[in-house]
Amino acid sequence: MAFFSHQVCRGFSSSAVRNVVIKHVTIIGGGQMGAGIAQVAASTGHSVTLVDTNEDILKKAVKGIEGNLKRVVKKKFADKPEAGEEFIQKALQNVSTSTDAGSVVRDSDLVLEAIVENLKIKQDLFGGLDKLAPAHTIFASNTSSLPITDIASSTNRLDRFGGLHFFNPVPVMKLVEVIATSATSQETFDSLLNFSKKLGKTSVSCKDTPGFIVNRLLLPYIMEVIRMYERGDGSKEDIDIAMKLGCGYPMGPFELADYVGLDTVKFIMDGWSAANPDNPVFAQSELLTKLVAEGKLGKKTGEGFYKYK
Ligand SMILES: CCCCCCCCCCCCC[C@H](O)CC(=O)SCCNC(=O)CCNC(=O)[C@H](O)C(C)(C)COP(=O)(O)OP(=O)(O)OC[C@H]1O[C@@H](n2cnc3c(N)ncnc32)[C@H](O)[C@@H]1OP(=O)(O)O
Ligand SMILES: NC(=O)c1ccc[n+]([C@@H]2O[C@H](COP(=O)([O-])OP(=O)(O)OC[C@H]3O[C@@H](n4cnc5c(N)ncnc54)[C@H](O)[C@@H]3O)[C@@H](O)[C@H]2O)c1
Repeated sequence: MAFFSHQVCRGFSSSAVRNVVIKHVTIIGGGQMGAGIAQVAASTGHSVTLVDTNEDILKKAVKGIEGNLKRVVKKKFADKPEAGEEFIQKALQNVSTSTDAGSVVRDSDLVLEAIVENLKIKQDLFGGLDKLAPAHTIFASNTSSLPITDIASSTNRLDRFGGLHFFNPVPVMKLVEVIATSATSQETFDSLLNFSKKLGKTSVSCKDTPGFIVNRLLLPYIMEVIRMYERGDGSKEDIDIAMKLGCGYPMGPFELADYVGLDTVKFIMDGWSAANPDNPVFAQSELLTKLVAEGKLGKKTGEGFYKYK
């Protein structure tokens, strides 16, 4: 079935396609992306439950959300401080946290995961929640690179499963890639599009192909960056400067890698290497492997390609 992001569904009258109105969202994974998605969903009137494995991570996530809301308010309510404070408090009141996903999905219209980029862990998570979430609940993944079809395969709600691929940092980046598998129902797809719109995002429609749209184009670029650096054709500083000034990118590739997280970058690249074993462009990078093995994951650990402390 072809999916049309902004056209009337082919073969459906609007009355026939009943969208699930997404009001309560459970977001699993309170890291960079999950916390950012929670911030945007909460500040656009959705009730959000943010789930992670322990309370310390959740406390840090909520503190980060509050800090980033202050950055938003500094611009949005520059001359109305009281209104700004009210905006922050209302958004924070929309956020609750839990370390037990199973106990909170009962009230969810959407369960969105932003956990570690590992297929089996994502499958196990959704496989368990499939038995606990209501029949109408939509499941979605924020994965950068894994097939949504494969993630969904551990559930019995293939028609109510899609992808919502946000970009980092979520409060700033306008784009969301909305991904339909061959089994995603039109109703589910439309609900995900409507949810993205209510978040204030601009969505594009994607098929469940490797890297969807952006990463399909970004990864080969990234892999060439690594080869160039390993050949000694340029320093990481000069490569970053060149791409910022030469292509107008806000960040150079090494800055971006440190920003995204080298663990996530490695998970993604290892997946591409495994899927393209004969393509030298996607061969694993010894440099990236070494940095991750040393725990140098970029901004989130204080050192990656660059030092941040
Ligand atoms: C191994 C070597 C090879 C390289 C590998 C490269 C990695 C890529 C691999 C693929 C990974 C895929 C990951 C994922 O699937 C897809 C993605 O998400 S790709 C990443 C997309 N994002 C980007 O490209 C980000 C580019 N950078 C920027 O847009 C900006 O640099 C920035 C991050 C917005 C920061 O802007 P700056 O001007 O530099 O700094 P400021 O701090 O002043 O921020 C500007 C402006 O934005 C507001 N702001 C910033 N962050 C937040 C936040 N988290 N919440 C709220 N507001 C925020 C800030 O207040 C500023 O506002 P202003 O006051 O200036 O109006
Ligand atoms: N970092 C980016 O720029 C970016 C952008 C778009 C999409 N993504 C994707 O989003 C996902 C998360 O990326 P991130 O950068 O936020 O990672 P992160 O490491 O910052 O956060 C992941 C969080 O998930 C938690 N977690 C792991 N397993 C869990 C489980 N079973 N149950 C509950 N919580 C669990 C971890 O404790 C951690 O807090 C990945 O799939 C990644 O590919 C990342």
